[in-house]
Amino acid sequence: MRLRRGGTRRDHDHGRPADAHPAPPWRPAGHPVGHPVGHPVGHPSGYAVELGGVRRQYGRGGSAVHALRGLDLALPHGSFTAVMGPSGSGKSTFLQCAAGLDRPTSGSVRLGGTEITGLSENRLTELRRSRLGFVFQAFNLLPSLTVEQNVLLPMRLAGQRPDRRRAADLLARVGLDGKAGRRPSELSGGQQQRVALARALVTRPDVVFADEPTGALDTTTAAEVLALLRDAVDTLGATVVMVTHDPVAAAWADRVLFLADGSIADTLDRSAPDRIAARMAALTAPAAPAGFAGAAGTAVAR
Ligand SMILES: Nc1ncnc2c1ncn2[C@@H]1O[C@H](COP(=O)(O)OP(=O)(O)OP(=O)(O)O)[C@@H](O)[C@H]1O
Repeated sequence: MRLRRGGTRRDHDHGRPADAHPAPPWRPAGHPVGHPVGHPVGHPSGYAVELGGVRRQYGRGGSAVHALRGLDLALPHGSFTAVMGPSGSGKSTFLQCAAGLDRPTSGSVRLGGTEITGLSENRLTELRRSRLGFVFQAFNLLPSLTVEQNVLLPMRLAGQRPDRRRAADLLARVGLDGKAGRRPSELSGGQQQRVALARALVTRPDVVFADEPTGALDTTTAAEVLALLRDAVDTLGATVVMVTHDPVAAAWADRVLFLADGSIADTLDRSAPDRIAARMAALTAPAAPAGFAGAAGTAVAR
């Protein structure tokens, strides 16, 4: 794929009509190229996610696996970050440590300014329910609940009063007006993932963590879900961290972090899928070019 500088995206870039979805961020509508990464929207200052020297080791001694080798990064409120890397590079471990689902062996994780590494399990659970949103590849909706009940579930779990109007607003935003009373089984995969997205946003979380959110979707449906994630960042000020294997998905993000062997090997800002794919290929190649991995020991998006 080639981009025309300052021009419009070509219709066939994603094999779909040009007007079918908003433009992905490597040629953002209304944003000049080089727009500051993760420029905060509706947030005074600070970072949504901060990792300092995060290490995660499995096992001990000679057989120890160093899944994360001292990650330093800071992601601003209102930013969309994709995390890529070869199999075993530490993406899942990163997501789990950053989302308080796993505890680092050492280092610091701050979410919305709160240091979470020392929190009790109960406090962590509370924080995850009230201040984080999750979107998974398998949608993970509760089949016995209606669409509206699924969307409101995080509010109930967090002990908040279920806000039906907020649920209705979010369902309309993700294009599911009129589907509030349906069961997940009555919806397509793409529609179920839209419900999951509305559910992830309902508590106005500090961060939405998405783990391969389009892995189970066809290309067109995946683009629709990614456009909605993008829109949540741009218009609601949401902060999204998304693990993906797909360069096309990663191209919707403001920044791509590439993990290799538990470290940040590289970063790319607002890039087209072919450029992202080329970086991935270089990471998985037997011998990366000299100097390639030295680009980003610390990823701080300011
Ligand atoms: N519970 C565990 N016990 C031991 N080693 C583990 C455990 N979980 C992960 N690892 C190891 O840690 C490293 C990073 O794993 P991780 O699952 O984070 O990678 P990944 O990039 O998400 O991989 P994939 O793309 O295949 O899902 C790998 O070497 C993996 O084998």
